[in-house]
Amino acid sequence: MKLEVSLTKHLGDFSFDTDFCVDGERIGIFGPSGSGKSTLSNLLTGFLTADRGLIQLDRRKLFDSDAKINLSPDHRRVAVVFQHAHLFPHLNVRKNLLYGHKRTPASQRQLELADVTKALNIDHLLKRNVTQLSGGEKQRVALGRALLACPDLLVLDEPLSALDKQLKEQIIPFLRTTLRHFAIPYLYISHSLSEMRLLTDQVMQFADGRLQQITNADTLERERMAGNRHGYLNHLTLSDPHEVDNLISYRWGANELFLTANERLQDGLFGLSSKDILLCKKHPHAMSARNLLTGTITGIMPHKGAVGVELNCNGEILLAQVVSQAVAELELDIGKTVYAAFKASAFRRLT
Ligand SMILES: Nc1ncnc2c1ncn2[C@@H]1O[C@H](COP(=O)(O)OP(=O)(O)OP(=O)(O)O)[C@@H](O)[C@H]1O
Repeated sequence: MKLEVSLTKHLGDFSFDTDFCVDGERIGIFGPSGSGKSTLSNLLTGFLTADRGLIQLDRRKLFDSDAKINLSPDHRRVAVVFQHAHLFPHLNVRKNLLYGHKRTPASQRQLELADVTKALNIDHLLKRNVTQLSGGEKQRVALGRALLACPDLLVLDEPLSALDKQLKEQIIPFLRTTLRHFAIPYLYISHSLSEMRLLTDQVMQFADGRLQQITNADTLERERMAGNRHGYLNHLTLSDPHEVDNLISYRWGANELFLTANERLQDGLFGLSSKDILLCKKHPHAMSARNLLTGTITGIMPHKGAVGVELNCNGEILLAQVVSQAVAELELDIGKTVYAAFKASAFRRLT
């Protein structure tokens, strides 16, 4: 998807003034409260009309003030999922799901009801009244309804922020696989970098109604490592699990890692905090931590009191975090070899 935006909009004291062109399928919109994220979403969907400018989605002009083009929301083929599901309370789940689908010309309907209900695990809810759904179920129905409209662009405007942590952790893997599966390009608006890291490839960062930079969520999270009490979460794709002495052995590239056995035996993406990694200058011959990797230092990044130390462990990248005194005491430097130790219990399954 190629999205070209050049817009000006004044709303009271706030002015939104942005010019960008992005190419990609999974794009994040990030920025503090009041920076203009929802304004952008509303301008794209057509709920709000810009004072002047242009919105072009692939070859279609959705808005062009010079050419006097301003497609109505119904004709833009941009679907949106909000923080609250906004389902039609008088319709059951099935009718809610099919609402946009029925209004989409048959030639543009690439998805069928069964594909979507299966992917989102909501087929058992079809006859239910939407008032009898949990928060997570409502959001999945809202997403299903948006997907079934087969939009050219899906805008997800903080779709998980009303859900509790446990529900978010259940829904994120669903979202990841479903959105990939249906290959519908999307803009994902959120305050959460951890959601962004799992759901986007590039991120547009906004402040005061202006685009600051186009970057990615991983870079932003590294920059915020020192201020985050959980540190930076390394994402490790682990495979080939099997039980070894009450632990589970996983393959991480060319490395073998051990995780506590309360995990299910399944490949997946796991999180390991930079704060849970202990760096040693010499081989610690006896220790309780079950994981010890040799790493070559590839980066040293001071961030307000904390120092990120990037290691290459047999081709896999790991970011550890130490206090600045440790850099001098351990003589950490680019190219040096260190040992990284971490517990089998330090991992959290992400997908
Ligand atoms: N109709 C309006 N009239 C005047 N000001 C408005 C109007 N709508 C939005 N604003 C202002 O525009 C600014 C941007 O709002 P917007 O909702 O786009 O921010 P946001 O980045 O989505 O914030 P949040 O993360 O809190 O949802 C805010 O300062 C808001 O108060």
